[in-house]
Amino acid sequence: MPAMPSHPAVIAFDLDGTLVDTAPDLLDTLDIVLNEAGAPPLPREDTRRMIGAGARALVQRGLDAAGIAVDPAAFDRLYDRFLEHYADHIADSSRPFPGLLAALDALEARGHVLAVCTNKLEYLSRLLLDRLDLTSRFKVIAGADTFAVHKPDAGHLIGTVEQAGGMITRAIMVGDSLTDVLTARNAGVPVIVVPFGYTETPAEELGGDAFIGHYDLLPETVDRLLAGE
Ligand SMILES: O=C(O)COP(=O)(O)O
Ligand SMILES: [Mg+2]
Repeated sequence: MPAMPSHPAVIAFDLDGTLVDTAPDLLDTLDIVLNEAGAPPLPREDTRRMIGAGARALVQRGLDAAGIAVDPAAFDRLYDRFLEHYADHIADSSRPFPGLLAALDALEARGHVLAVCTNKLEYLSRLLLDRLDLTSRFKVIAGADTFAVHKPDAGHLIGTVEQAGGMITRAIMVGDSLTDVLTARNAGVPVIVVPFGYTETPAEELGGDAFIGHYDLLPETVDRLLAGE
């Protein structure tokens, strides 16, 4: 009898606030754009929580919080300015979270395939991962504009796992926000939540299948979830 086709497990990571602490460069850029729109600087505790639904949403949330209304053409100019400045400063201060590289090594050693499923635009995701020398770690880098839909739509995660050569029934999502938990739920995939990212709701309360305080705990947590425990 022919052997059953075997699919590697796909571990799909969110990017901002999960793989990389991107807040400093994102929020420095937001400050500059809001300043150009005539807004006073907003507290970092507030703007940090605005990350997670993509750059467009970040600019819109910043303007809303500053109480500034702009017409669509002015918004587009501010958004373009955001993208241009952010691309130029994408890895000034952004760094992988502690323990990430060792955890990725351990997952690769188990034969798992690693992927990125982020609401960051794909070209910015690639640029950031290139700058941090992380691109080669991931078989797929799927951004907000890679497919017709994006997180929390299940199709973003399903497309990521398919492109990685895996099956949605043998996949795990790792993320920092409600968007990631909803995406995983919508796709029927277990989700591991990390607490060092950007979220309105405390990470422990997001309702993930597992919660890890440090990347050291990721490999054993993946083992446990893949075993159905
Ligand atoms: O940049 C964002 O706002 C979202 O990015 P994430 O999906 O990687 O968290
Ligand atoms: Mg995130």
